[in-house]
Amino acid sequence: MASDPWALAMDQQEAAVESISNLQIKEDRVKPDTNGVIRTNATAETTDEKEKEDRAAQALLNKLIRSNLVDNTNQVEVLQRDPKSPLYSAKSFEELRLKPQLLQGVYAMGFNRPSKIQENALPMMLAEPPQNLIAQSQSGTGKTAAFVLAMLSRVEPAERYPQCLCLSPTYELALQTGKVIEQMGKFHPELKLAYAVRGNKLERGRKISEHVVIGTPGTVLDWCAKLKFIDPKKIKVCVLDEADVIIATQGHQDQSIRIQRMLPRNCQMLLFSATFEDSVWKFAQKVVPDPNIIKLKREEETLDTIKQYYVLCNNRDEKFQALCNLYGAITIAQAMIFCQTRKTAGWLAAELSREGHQVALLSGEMMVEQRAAVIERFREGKEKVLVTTNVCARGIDVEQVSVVINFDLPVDKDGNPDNETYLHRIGRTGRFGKRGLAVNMVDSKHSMNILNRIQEHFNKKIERLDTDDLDEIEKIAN
Ligand SMILES: Nc1ncnc2c1ncn2[C@@H]1O[C@H](COP(=O)(O)OP(=O)(O)OP(=O)(O)O)[C@@H](O)[C@H]1O
Repeated sequence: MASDPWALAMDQQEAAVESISNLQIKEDRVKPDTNGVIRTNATAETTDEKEKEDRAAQALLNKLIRSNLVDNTNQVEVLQRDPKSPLYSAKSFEELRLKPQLLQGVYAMGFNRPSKIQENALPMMLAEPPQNLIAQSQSGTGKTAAFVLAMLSRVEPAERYPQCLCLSPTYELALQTGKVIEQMGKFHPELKLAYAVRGNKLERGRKISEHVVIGTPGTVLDWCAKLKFIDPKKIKVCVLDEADVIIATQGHQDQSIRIQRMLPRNCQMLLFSATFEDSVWKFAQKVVPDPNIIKLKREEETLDTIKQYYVLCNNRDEKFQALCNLYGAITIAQAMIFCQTRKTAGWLAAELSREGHQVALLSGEMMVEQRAAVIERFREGKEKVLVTTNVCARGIDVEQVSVVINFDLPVDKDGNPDNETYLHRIGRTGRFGKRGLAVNMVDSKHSMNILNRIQEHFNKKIERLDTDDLDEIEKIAN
């Protein structure tokens, strides 16, 4: 049961094991593959903490599982450095007068028109003389594509030295951005990219000729200052990507500031972040002088379009039986099932597969890449049920899932209802708001109390469902 001390202890243990195993993995993986590419987490810096692990892992998972632009109906807020200059919003990529090879790259990626954030950010980033920018919008709204276009627009391919720098919080995230650079620069074959990540050892005294360098702050700083592979004075554009994740890693903030100090005064500084808490803002002001600022508020999730039910049970086995009855009565295309502990999740996944379901289990001991692979398979529909713990699934958007089952209700570490998590698991933003079904399993007075508090918090009724009554279950599917 979710509130049992042992269950909470399991969860805490899961969180701890997760961070420990991540640290071990990182140290083991500092070796190049057959192509000389280093498949390691470049943040093998030993100081990594749990929080950063979580944020970096979430950022990566979200990137990997997303196939489309995130729709957002909010208005973009723009604060211009010079409020008198006209605000220009680009409704098409043609208007931006991109190099033809880049425009070809954009269309080859299937982009028809700029996203909301790109509409305003691109004209500012491509303006002459270059302008600095701080931009914040939730993951998936097109920030990466925007700054990659800005960097590639400024590269002079004939000049064989680094002209653009991109700082990323981890090797894995750098690699993802690198892929976008390669895709977008596909019709510019002379354009070259280097990864400044720990373990990517170059001979001393060498100068690199690649036009764009993408890497983690520590290694980029070494390449600029100590090893002098890069001449920072020749950098024209410097991007700080996922700034909120960067500053969650000890040392990265100072390293980024030191890098910025080595760049020419007129180097264009671009900073992107999914969130904009005070610490990010303070950091942004230190590294981005005279900025334009663009913000796009996260689209709020709502419970308005979700049918919410609860099922009364006496124990775990009855909850499982209720779940089977549900599956027996209605067609569930894909469901996500949340458990409080890894132990319950493992047990449930095993029981469900015994019943013949195609089940995927997302578990805390998995490496981030393994978790990404599980989610990707689920997203592609290869498995129909995803069983997971809250620690594992925190921050992951799998919006297309129409049925969510809380096998255990979400509670915080003090055993109180975790309303935010409830909303995030079940709620939908406008675009996916058409249909949704949430079923909560209640197995004690305590969990009934949690459910009641969740109802009160959202002021939304959660109906009781009798899973022994087939007719009643069938009704909820309509
Ligand atoms: N103008 C566009 N039209 C269609 N799709 C786009 C456009 N811009 C970006 N995309 C796609 O939308 C998805 C999200 O874009 P992108 O990765 O640039 O967002 P992001 O804000 O950088 O997200 P994150 O913070 O997770 O990195 C990607 O699959 C990308 O290819």
